[in-house]
Amino acid sequence: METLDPRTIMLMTTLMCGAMTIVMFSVYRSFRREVDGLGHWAAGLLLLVCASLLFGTHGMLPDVVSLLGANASLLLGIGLSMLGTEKFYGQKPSLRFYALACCLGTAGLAWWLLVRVDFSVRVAIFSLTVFLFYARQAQLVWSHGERHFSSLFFGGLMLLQAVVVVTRGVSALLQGGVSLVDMLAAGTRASLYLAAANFMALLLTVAFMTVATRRLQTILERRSTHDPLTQVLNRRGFGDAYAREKAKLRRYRRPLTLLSIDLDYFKLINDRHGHAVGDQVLSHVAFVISGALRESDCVARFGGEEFVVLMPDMAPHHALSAAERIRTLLCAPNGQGLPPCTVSIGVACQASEHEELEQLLSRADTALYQAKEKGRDRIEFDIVGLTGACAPSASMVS
Ligand SMILES: Nc1nc2c(ncn2[C@@H]2O[C@H](COP(=O)(O)OP(=O)(O)OP(=O)(O)O)[C@@H](O)[C@H]2O)c(=O)[nH]1
Repeated sequence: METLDPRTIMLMTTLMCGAMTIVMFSVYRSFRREVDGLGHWAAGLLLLVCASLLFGTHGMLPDVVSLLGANASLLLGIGLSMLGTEKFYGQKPSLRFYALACCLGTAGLAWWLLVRVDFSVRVAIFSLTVFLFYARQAQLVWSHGERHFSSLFFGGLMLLQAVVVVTRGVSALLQGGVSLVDMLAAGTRASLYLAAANFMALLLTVAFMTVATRRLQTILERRSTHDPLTQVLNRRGFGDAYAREKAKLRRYRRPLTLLSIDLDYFKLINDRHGHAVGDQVLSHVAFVISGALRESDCVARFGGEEFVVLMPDMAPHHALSAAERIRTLLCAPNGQGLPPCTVSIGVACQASEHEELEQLLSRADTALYQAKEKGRDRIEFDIVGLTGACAPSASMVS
């Protein structure tokens, strides 16, 4: 079998790493606010490209440039990816550990390359240093990664890479280089080894991209269904939640209640205290409403100062107590120096399984307008839901 020249493999790796670096930098530029750690990974990849280029000059330039420079670049690059993974999982980057490991590793490599030439000790130093970087990342995925294929793929590869490098490092120490492969030497075994090591570096980058993409997908999905100011559902998210609950209503015949909540004289709060304080009041209101309800209830902001709550499996009298709880909590002093506010609430029950969300909302709004008309800071119940339209499905209201 013809063997591949190590320089050809290096050239291919450099080109692929270069392409991945461009991809990673462009992802970083587009999503650096959403996903942490992309910049470190991109910079780390750039250092791997430098390392490949330097390895390619082996035999043409002095060893201190080609070998030491390449190995130092690799250490710095792999270490940067570790810092990136730490940032990705919301951890403080361990800069001191990174600096110490890179400095000691490079110093050791320089000593055993230039002063006491020993290939196996160099392999051991390099392998054990990068083992620490890989092992830290595998541990991060294990403790912070979500239960999803992308994390399994990324964490599994990191673990595999950590095992491979530590095995190489330990066997270098124990066997003194007898069975070690010099990746830059000619020959089938060396070529395969070199190709596998380079392929693994690329695969790890792809694996990180999969977890980053997954993170991005979660963030974008949340953005499309949540209100950015208050973090409760928006109209679209509420529509999805309602559809899920309606399906349960059809199946289990459980009552469904909706509250339409509107702040009273909110314009005055904005006018007197400014829009920023108005925003804080809205966030506070969303927080109080969410805290006053069960986990299964859904809270949404329908724009402006109007909130909507969906309460599955909730009989009308219980819904009224929940509404009263919300009204009382919002009147109470908030302890944050925010101006006091009151709310008017309209309550409506799902009349029948054939009723649509828009109709239910419209009935809750009618009750809300009655509450406004009767002087605000009060709760009104839409009686249609309990009488006329509700009669055929009255069993839903236990
Ligand atoms: N701070 C802030 N204000 C908002 C936002 N959206 C809407 N508003 C304000 O909410 C106010 C709503 O005023 P109105 O519709 O007259 O209602 P109101 O003053 O609460 O009066 P009633 O509902 O009749 O009790 C307006 O001043 C809007 O500018 C927002 O996202 N932030």
